[in-house]
Amino acid sequence: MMDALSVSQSASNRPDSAPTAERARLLVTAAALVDADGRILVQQRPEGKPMAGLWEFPGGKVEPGETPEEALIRELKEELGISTHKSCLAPVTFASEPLGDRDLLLLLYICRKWTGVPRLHHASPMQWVRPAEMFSLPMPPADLPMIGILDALV
Ligand SMILES: Nc1nc2c([nH]c(=O)n2[C@H]2C[C@H](O)[C@@H](COP(=O)(O)OP(=O)(O)OP(=O)(O)O)O2)c(=O)[nH]1
Repeated sequence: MMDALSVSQSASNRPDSAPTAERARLLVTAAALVDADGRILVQQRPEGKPMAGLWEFPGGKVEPGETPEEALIRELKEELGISTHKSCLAPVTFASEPLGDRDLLLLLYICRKWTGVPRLHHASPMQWVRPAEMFSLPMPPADLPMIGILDALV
C-alpha cells in the first residue's frame, strides 16, 4: 500500500511535474595548443570582462551556423593570428559549469599543428606552461577538471 512518503516521492518524480526555469546554454570551444616541449598556451582574460585576470585556453563562443571546429579555427585566427585545420583538432574533454544565468558547455581540443606564431591581438599576457603548472594558476572553474586530463595526456 502507498504511504504518504511514497505518494510525495512519486509526485516529484512524475515526468509531467512543473518544469524548472529554462536556462540558456553557452557553447564555447577552446584549444590546448601544445608546443614541441609539451607546454600549453594560456592567456589572461582582459580587464573589464567577466573573470578578468584568470588564465584560460584560447577559444570562444560558437556562433549560430558554425560547427565547434569552425568556431575554434576562426577564434584562433582572430585572437592569435594562427591557422589550423579541423584534422589538427583532437577532441579531448568537455566541461559543464553554470555561468551567471547560463549553462556553459566548454569543448576542449588538443592542437599540436598550426602555422604562424601565436600573438595575442589584445594586449593581455600569455604564457606557455606545463599541465602540472596549471594546478597553481588561477583559471575559470570550468577549466579546473580539465587540467588533470591534460596532465595525463600531454
Ligand atoms: N576561451 C575560453 N573561454 C572560457 C574558458 N573557460 C571558461 O569558463 N570560459 C568562458 C569565459 C566566457 O564566458 C566564455 C568564452 O566566451 P568568449 O571568450 O567568446 O567571450 P568573453 O566573455 O571573453 O567576451 P565577449 O566575446 O563576450 O566580449 O567561456 C577557457 O578556457 N577558454
